[in-house]
Amino acid sequence: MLSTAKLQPHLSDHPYLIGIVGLSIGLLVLQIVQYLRNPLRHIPGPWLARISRLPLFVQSFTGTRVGWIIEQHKHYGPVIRIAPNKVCVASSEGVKAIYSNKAIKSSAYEGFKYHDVKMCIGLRDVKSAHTRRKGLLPAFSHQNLMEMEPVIRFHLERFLKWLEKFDHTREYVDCFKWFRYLTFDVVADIAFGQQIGMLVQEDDNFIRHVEYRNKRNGLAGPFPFIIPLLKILNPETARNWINADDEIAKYAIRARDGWSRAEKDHRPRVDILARLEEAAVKNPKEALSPEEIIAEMMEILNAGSDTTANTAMFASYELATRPDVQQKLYDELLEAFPDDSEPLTFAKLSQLPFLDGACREALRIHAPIPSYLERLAPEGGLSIEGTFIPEGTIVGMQAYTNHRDPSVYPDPFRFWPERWFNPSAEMKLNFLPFSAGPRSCIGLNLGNMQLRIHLGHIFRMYEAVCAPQTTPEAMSHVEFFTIRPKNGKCDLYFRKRK
Ligand code: HEM
Repeated sequence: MLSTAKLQPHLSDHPYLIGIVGLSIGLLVLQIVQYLRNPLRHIPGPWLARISRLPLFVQSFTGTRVGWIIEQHKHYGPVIRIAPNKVCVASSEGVKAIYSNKAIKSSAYEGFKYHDVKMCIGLRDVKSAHTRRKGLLPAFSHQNLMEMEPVIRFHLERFLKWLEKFDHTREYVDCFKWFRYLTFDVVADIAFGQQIGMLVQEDDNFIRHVEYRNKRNGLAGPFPFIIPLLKILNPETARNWINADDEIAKYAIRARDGWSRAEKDHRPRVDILARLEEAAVKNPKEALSPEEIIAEMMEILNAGSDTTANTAMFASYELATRPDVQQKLYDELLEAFPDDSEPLTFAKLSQLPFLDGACREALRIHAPIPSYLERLAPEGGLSIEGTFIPEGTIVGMQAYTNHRDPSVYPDPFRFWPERWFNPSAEMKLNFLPFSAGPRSCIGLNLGNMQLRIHLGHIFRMYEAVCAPQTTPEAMSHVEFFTIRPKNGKCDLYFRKRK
């Protein structure tokens, strides 16, 4: 006869269950203790984000972080918590306080390296970044930039030939693709004097590696667990992300070998690599090492191309959707360059207020790096908008938010170049497309110069019209550190002016 006692379920028969329940209770208690002891508990934010990084992770992974952060500011105010250990600020007070010369970058920047050699952007502490920037900055001097103008013009001529061809065949131009071809060709030539010829071969292999790398750095920086997870869930993507550096480095290594040969032939060079190599010979103590030069070449290719391309694309899109604004730009260009055989020099283009305003409006409304740039609160902490942010807290701002503050930029969604004719101090302070402070963009002048040369030439010669499929929805942003249009394209028609 069966004993009934044996049929009674007993907890001691399920040690695993006891373990799981115990562990869950332990984790919950730990979470509650952490929550209560968190020095940031006085800073508001969505409850789940205050106890877990999950909401920020989901938003980052789906490219929707920027809009989500804006929504949280609307609910919780100018200083909010977007993760248990991360604070985001939406206030002009934050600009100088957060991006000061005391600010150290957070560990999210660890991934910006090639093998073990950090790129400038990945150097977290102020001192080593300062030394590296000192080595790099001479290559971006005004005189050097002026010598690069013919290089920019050379590739732009190729781009303009394509516009002419598309005009003849009445085809739309996908500006997302073609501006990238243009700026990658320009930046590769400027960076290391090499023609990668995307405008010739229409080859986006290289761009794909840059995209993999951007995604990896944007996501795996703040969420390092993502690569091991991808290796299990999507090994091909994991492989692409991991191999991207080596693929990009091939170009830089080849260029550096090429430089050594060119130097032997005494051929003149105006590119950044040549300047860095010359500095290494003149002043070996302060110069970058060969490995650092390779890492910087990779960084410049990456940081300088996508950003400039997207700004030129969004500027063209805004102008195409606003014929009255485009007409004003054309009138200005026509007055400055009445004879279409006259070269459109940067010296003259840089003096045109409407063109300048159009470039700034594109950078304001469509900042290519719009979101949370992480720093650590310095010794003694920060006090912003009456909220104390303790020392060591990860804190940052979104250019996107400040750029849409109606008290600084009235009618903030309007593409309105004239607003920059006489900008207020507040407008200048809150204009953050290149970030702010000692770690702001090193290529600012080069980016600005390219935008004015590209857009000046294109809009002097062509009238841009939107394709029906290029809707505001299709052009809304997705963000993985840099932005791109939601539909991954921007079809415009360019009609040659008579
Ligand atoms: C429209 C064009 C550009 C925009 C909007 C832009 C934007 C930015 C921003 C927002 C940062 C700060 C990133 C951070 O703190 O995480 C940055 C850094 C940087 N950018 Fe640019 N950039 C542009 C063009 C360029 C160009 C043309 C180059 C070089 C050829 C360049 C090279 C760099 C480098 C090396 C850094 C790192 C500086 C540091 O960490 O100290 N950028 N850029």
